[in-house]
Amino acid sequence: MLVVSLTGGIASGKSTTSRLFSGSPYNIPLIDLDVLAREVVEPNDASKTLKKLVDHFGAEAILNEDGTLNRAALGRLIFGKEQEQNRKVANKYIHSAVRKRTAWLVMKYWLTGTPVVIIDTPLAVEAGLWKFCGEMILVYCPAEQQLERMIKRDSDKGLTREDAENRLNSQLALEKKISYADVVLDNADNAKSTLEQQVKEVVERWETQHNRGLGKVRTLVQWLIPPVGLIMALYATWARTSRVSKRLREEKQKERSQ
Ligand SMILES: CC(C)(COP(=O)(O)OP(=O)(O)OC[C@H]1O[C@@H](n2cnc3c(N)ncnc32)[C@H](O)[C@@H]1O)[C@@H](O)C(=O)NCCC(=O)NCCS
Ligand SMILES: Nc1ncnc2c1ncn2[C@@H]1O[C@H](COP(=O)(O)OP(=O)(O)OP(=O)(O)O)[C@@H](O)[C@H]1O
Repeated sequence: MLVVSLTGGIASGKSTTSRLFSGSPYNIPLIDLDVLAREVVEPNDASKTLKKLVDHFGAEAILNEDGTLNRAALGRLIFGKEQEQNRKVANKYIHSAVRKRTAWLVMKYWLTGTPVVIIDTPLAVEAGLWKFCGEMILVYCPAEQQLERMIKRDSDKGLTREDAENRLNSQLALEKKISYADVVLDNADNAKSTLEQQVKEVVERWETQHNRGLGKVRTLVQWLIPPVGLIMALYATWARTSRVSKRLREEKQKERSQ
């Protein structure tokens, strides 16, 4: 099974892109980590993540009157350069619960013989998920466009330009994520067809590489003989990490020589 992480930055177009992959005609299964991050903070969730957050930040600071998480309040506490410590705490509790849920879902798709699954996550690089997937796709647009699109989308929910800048500054800049990616989808163009065409090309390549001829045999062997699948996954992880480290080293050298 090919596990793809689809990443980008806030409002760079991840959801728009993942809808293209998961909708007709491709219908590729999708695991959306923003959605899982919402599920794990529900009051009755077995992971008890909300309780851990309340123990740290205080009920008055982050809960609504009905005991649910006040997302805007937690957002104000964790987004922004000065809020790094708070963000680390929230990430620690929420990400560990999200990681477990993701692993179960990947396992479920693997058991049912799914050829490709996409994990939509804003923080694949920051949280290290890039190492454990077979391929990473980055949805890119310039930072100013991220800000504009975020404000246009969320200003009616009370998001100010300052809030938007704080959210943007809580993530690694998209330029810095390019070296980690196998594919960069350019989402600067406002025409939907430009993104659609790029998605089509990626899916066609997957079809050729993983669903035909030798690729199909490899996929079947990995599925039918789990130890072989595990060895191949470990090798792929090693190969990706080496490839990315090499790119990062080359970039550093280039920066130094400039
Ligand atoms: C702080 C919270 C409650 C704010 O909720 P809100 O509904 O306003 O935003 P939402 O969850 O829809 O997130 C919108 C976007 O913010 C960005 N974002 C969210 N959390 C983080 C974070 N910890 N660091 C950097 N960017 C983040 C992402 O690009 C995300 O797509 C929420 O974002 C949250 O629980 N964040 C911590 C968990 C997390 O890291 N989620 C990301 C996927 S695991
Ligand atoms: N190519 C595009 N042209 C114009 N608007 C776009 C384009 N791509 C995305 N948008 C709009 O920009 C906004 C952000 O896109 P989207 O929600 O897909 O981003 P995201 O990366 O999933 O954001 P978040 O990290 O906040 O979940 C949406 O309102 C979307 O409709």
